[in-house]
Amino acid sequence: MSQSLLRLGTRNSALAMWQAKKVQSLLAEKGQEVELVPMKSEGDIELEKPLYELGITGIFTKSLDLALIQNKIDFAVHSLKDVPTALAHGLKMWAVLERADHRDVLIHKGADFLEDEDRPATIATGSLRRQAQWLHQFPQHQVTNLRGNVQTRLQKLQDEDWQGAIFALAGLERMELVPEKTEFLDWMIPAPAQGAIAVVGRESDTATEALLSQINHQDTRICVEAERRLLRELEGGCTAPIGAYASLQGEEMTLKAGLFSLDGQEAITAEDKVSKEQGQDLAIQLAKEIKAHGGDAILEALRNG
Ligand SMILES: NCc1[nH]cc(CCC(=O)O)c1CC(=O)O
Repeated sequence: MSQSLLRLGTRNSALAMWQAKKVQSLLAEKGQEVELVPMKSEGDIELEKPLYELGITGIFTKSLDLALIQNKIDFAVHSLKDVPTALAHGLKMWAVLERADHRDVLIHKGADFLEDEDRPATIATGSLRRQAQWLHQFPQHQVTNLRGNVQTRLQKLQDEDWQGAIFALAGLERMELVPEKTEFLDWMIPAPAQGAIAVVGRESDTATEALLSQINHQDTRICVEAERRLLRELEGGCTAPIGAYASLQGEEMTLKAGLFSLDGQEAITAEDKVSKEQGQDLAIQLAKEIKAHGGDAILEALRNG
């Protein structure tokens, strides 16, 4: 069922290229040849301000969405957590790869400061979700903004007088850059779909869709779709301080979610289990609970900046 050479669009960052090559090699195993089409994304351009201050969503996917719509590529590969919950018209999620480690980690220069309640510290992250959860756990700390690709962020941590910075473990593992001084933040609720790679194509191209469905990992897909549904129900863009994580225990799904105020003072979390077929319903239910327990006020405050 293979087709002539297919064009895979990807951002040209090292992490994006790794992910694109992963998809390329999975398709090679199925006998399908793929050519990489790397593109600069607007999200990789050096910006003075943190992304959330710009109020732009979908910045990482826009160039590739356009390339798909203009038929310059056959499909695009993304970190699913960077993909807006509503895809551009005419585009469709064709496959989700098996998820890597979903956790956030703190890269530090010595973790003693975490033991000492009164010790001030500065932790770097460009993510509102990480900022809010960190401040909730460590109200005595400061959080400072940090952007850029994995390599840039690790270098900045070395150069600056900060005690640590927060990363997605999946990205560090893919770059083979997991430092020795890594603290696994099992208590932090990850971004919806963190650790998952997605393939997006044109809705009309059902032949290529059928081909790509061979590399879909259905259990991952069920989980990330519940997480993304929850995000959508809370009307949070990809930069909102919202975490969601679904996992399967046999036929059962556990979904955990949280919405946080930016200063970390408020943390509204919810968790429940259902059969895995009911993940979407659970996402809707937990979003309702979060809104009713103070989430509506937090979302309102976020909208008003
Ligand atoms: N926001 C950028 C981004 N997008 C995807 C990853 C890593 C892979 C993943 O989380 O799925 C990262 C780096 C990070 O958050 O530290």
